[in-house]
Amino acid sequence: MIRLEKVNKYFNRHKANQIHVIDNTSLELPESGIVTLLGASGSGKTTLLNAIGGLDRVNSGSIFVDGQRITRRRSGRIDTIRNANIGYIFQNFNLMDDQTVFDNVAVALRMVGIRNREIIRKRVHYCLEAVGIYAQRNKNAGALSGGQRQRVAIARAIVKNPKIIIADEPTGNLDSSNTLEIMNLIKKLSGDRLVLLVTHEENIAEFYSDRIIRIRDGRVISDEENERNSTLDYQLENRIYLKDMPVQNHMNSQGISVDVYADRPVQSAIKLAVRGGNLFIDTGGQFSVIDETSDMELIDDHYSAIDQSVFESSAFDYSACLPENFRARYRSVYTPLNCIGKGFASIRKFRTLKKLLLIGFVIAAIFAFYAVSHIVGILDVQRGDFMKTDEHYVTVANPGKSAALAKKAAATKDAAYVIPGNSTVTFTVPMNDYYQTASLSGQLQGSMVSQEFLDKDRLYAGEMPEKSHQIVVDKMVLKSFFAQKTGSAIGLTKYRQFLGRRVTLPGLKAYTVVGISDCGSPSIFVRKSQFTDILAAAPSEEAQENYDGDLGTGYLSETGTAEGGTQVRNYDLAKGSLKIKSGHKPEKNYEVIVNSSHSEEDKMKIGKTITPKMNGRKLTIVGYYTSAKEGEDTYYVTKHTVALDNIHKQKKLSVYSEDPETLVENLAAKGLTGTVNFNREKEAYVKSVRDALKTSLILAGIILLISLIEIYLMLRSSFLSRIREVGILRAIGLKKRDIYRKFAGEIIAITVITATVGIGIMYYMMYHLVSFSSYYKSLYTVSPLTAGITFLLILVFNLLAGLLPVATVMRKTPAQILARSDI
Ligand SMILES: Nc1ncnc2c1ncn2[C@@H]1O[C@H](COP(=O)(O)OP(=O)(O)OP(=O)(O)O)[C@@H](O)[C@H]1O
Repeated sequence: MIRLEKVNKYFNRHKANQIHVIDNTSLELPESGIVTLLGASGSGKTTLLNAIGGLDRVNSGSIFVDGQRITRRRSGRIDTIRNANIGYIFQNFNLMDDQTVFDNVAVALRMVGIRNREIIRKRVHYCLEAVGIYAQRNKNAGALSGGQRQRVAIARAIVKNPKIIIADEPTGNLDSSNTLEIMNLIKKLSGDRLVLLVTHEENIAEFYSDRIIRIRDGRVISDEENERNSTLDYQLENRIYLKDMPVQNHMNSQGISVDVYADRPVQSAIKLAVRGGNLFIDTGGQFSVIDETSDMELIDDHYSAIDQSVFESSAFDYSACLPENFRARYRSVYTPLNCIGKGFASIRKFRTLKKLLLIGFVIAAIFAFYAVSHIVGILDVQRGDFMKTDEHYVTVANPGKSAALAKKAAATKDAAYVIPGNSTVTFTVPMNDYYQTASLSGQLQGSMVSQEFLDKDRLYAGEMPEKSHQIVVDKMVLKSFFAQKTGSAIGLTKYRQFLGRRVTLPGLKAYTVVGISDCGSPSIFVRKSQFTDILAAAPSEEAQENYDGDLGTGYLSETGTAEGGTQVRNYDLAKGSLKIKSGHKPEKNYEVIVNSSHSEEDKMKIGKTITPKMNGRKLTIVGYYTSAKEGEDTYYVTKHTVALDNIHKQKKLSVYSEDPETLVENLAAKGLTGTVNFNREKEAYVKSVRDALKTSLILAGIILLISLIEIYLMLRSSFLSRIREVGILRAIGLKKRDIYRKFAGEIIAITVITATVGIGIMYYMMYHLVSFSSYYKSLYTVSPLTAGITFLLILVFNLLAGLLPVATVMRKTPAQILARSDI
């Protein structure tokens, strides 16, 4: 059954404290009976037993169990062989203290592939009954006495009907009466299988063993069949044999009879009193009462040695409840799926303190989600975060504000048209829908684009503009409008609500939004012919900064009132309400007509030049008008004059092109430097957030690291306290992969519970934060995706952090793990 060939094992090999703990040992052990390894403490019995049982490795030699070699093999293979053949009984029981007696035994059946609950129940019950512990089956193993626990351990060893039982000092931690009962049980088992026993109690060995192998300093010094003693001289400390006591006395007084037995004379004055039928005893010192609950027993007889009849009673019926043709083969106790279910179950059993520790995981998840949403938020640059102008624009510097340069740029290949400035225009959105909101207005800011470049396919809602003063606004523009929240006063919060809405510019007829586009740029599509008037009425912010002329001229504030000076406007806009009184309408550049009320002034005669300047040039009066509007004092010039002045107000030009990159090349060929707006704006944005990004990334990274370290430390410390459990499971045959699955299941369960709560809390808070401000929105991404990323991150880390300590322990043999946890 078991064969050893020249087995050697050392501890601390090649070191000063080397121990040759198995010294060239060869043995052949039979199929049945008790074979006892006997030797002094430290002689190497346990080590030899562990080597035979596959719990420890040897340095050389071979060990065969049931014909299969268990040395120099992968641990998984060794586990398979020992699971199928060997049941273990340990000196310190090695039970799972927090599991029931039943579960402690049932696990051994599950490991050899029995899944049928009914069979498991029957078989476990049978074994528990056989070892006399059935009544305690639902108690936790930790709640039992030593003798009871060893019975459970024996039941666990025998329940799978192994061919070999290995018992390492099974009675070492038991009192004498339990020792006998357990040994009798073991003796019973050895009838049809091999029991390999380690003990240092010579009398026990000689009474029960069929063969005794004596060991000294790792070497077999004798190996003999045992002529079994027919009796065991084993005094039981808890029994007092009255007839063997040297002093015996009998007294009878007042109807009370007292028998005194003593193994030596004592000085003791005992008083007995009887009152009202009750007996009172004063011993004047120590005494022990013997009743049905005490361990001590008084036996009214002589001591006689125990004889062999104690274990000649019935043997186990191993076939009871075993499935027919059953062959023990290792099966995983944990499948990838049920390990998670078991993980949840084991969390439920956590003590309150340990459950409280889970709050730490929740907090870690909160921080982790914050960090991830921040990192994703910063790294994920959205077009809306940085785009200020339509993506087709190329900016060309025009420091000289030269109209010739504008012309040159417009004439470049691939250029569609040129507008001065950065193309940004701001319309006013009146909110006079209600009486109460009549004084309110919002601002619609976007990049002005010619309608001829509006692609019908990009129309999100409404229709293509057909008439003058109809415009199409892009969703991105409306999004910014909504972010200002001004529209909410009149419930203007949805894209489509803009259809049909009027927007205004000072001094110009109102525009109607007829369509909403979705072209990924913050564009406002207007007729190209209206560019000049729009730019004059609503110059981009830069115009105000760059204009070095008289701001009063041609510039109108948002409210439409002239800011100092006199308004200069395009004659075409007003010609319907004007009448030329004398002279002629403006026809050439810088020609101007003024109200006829000025006709008498010397400085305002026809042919005189006047300020304000347009495009840096004084204007020449060519006529007088009368106006339908009373008191009107606007100066009217040609549209082209206004256009020139528009150029004069800006140090840059926006050139529209369907292929901006190529346009830049073409401009370069003409000696003009252009930059693609999209690229420039993106770069500027990325640069502006880069500094914030660095600190944020470091901060987020630190937060993430701290939370992950916390998780690691918690998992590690909780694992350290469970090394013993791992040692036990490995020792009774659970394979490494099952240990991993067991812990992975718990870690997944912990992660699911804590990360869901933590991420949920933070998701809720941050969701409200980002919907509160678009600034936070660009910094944090709160989405199911980031939640998912965070969860996966935590899960992966938890698994790594949690399984790392498992892996370090798993490199050791079961015997090494047990030795470590015993310390
Ligand atoms: N993991 C170990 N590392 C180093 N030395 C060890 C280790 N385990 C056991 N030893 C030493 O090896 C020798 C044999 O130990 P072992 O436990 O096999 O003896 P034993 O005969 O079973 O003793 P006992 O009856 O006290 O249990 C002892 O000197 C012990 O100190």
